[in-house]
Amino acid sequence: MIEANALTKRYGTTTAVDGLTFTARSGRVTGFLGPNGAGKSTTMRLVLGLDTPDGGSVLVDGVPYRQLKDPLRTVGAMLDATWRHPGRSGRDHLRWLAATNGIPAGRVEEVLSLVGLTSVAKTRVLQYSLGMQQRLGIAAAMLGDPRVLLFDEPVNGLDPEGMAWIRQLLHALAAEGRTVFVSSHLLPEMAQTAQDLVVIGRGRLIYQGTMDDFVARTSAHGVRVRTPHAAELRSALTAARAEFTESDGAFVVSGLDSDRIGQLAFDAGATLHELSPVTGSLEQAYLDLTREAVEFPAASTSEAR
Ligand SMILES: Nc1ncnc2c1ncn2[C@@H]1O[C@H](COP(=O)(O)OP(=O)(O)OP(=O)(O)O)[C@@H](O)[C@H]1O
Repeated sequence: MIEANALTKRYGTTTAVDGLTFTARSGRVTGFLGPNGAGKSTTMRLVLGLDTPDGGSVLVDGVPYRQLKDPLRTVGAMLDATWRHPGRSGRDHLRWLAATNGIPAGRVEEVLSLVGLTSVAKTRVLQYSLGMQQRLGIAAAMLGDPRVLLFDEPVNGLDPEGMAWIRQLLHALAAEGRTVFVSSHLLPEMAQTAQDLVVIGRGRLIYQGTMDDFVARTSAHGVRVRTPHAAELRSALTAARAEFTESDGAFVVSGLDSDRIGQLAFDAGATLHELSPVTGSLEQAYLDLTREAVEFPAASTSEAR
């Protein structure tokens, strides 16, 4: 479990993380979302003791990172997949990490196999594709068999197979009871990966809860209905005090479920050609919520960044 409590970090006049309180639970994949500059990387560095907070605290399985007796066995992280010594082979890189952290060399072979790099373990990292580098980063994070894992943008630059592999791995790690905390800008991917969400803007918490509840907040919810008997359906919906909009010959009804709408239409003699739930997307819910919190709105993006 990761527990941040009123966590605050300032750089000069910028408050990168501003009184942030959230929990990432064990046994769950928690997505960490926010616009550019929202403070995600800073938060991850604070969790890992790579930066010192100006206020508040963050605990990993109940203990501040710097007080962990055996940090690599408690928390593993992949913050930047491309920093590794490019002249070393993947295996040598992991052996060096294991040796400097008191982890038996045999564990290196286990994590190489876990991430599917055994056959290229002797190849120099310089020759690894981005996807192989991401796998090596995950292998390094898994060396100490930690209960808590942090991944900053693990699917960046990966092809669909690579993304699917990471998604399945993160699910499997959470199913083993681990805490998996992961940031990504790719919302459709996040929608398939995370069960819980922490959303921040300008360093502050704007949402914490389940993915399902977050997506349910979006205005784009309802039931889409098409009928050749629009007048009958319109009066039935109005009589039932349903809220609805009409466009392109279809109704989108909110506040009533499909069963109830089907029954109303039947009773009113309106034949239905379509009755389908319209579910919101993570992208829509996210855009609705973060519109206010975007540090640099799209119109000024090019000069600002
Ligand atoms: N070492 C630093 N010195 C000064 N300012 C910093 C430093 N690190 C981060 N910041 C500032 O803190 C704010 C939060 O940055 P951070 O990198 O944590 O955001 P982020 O959500 O990870 O952004 P992105 O999605 O673009 O990676 C930004 O305004 C950034 O410019």
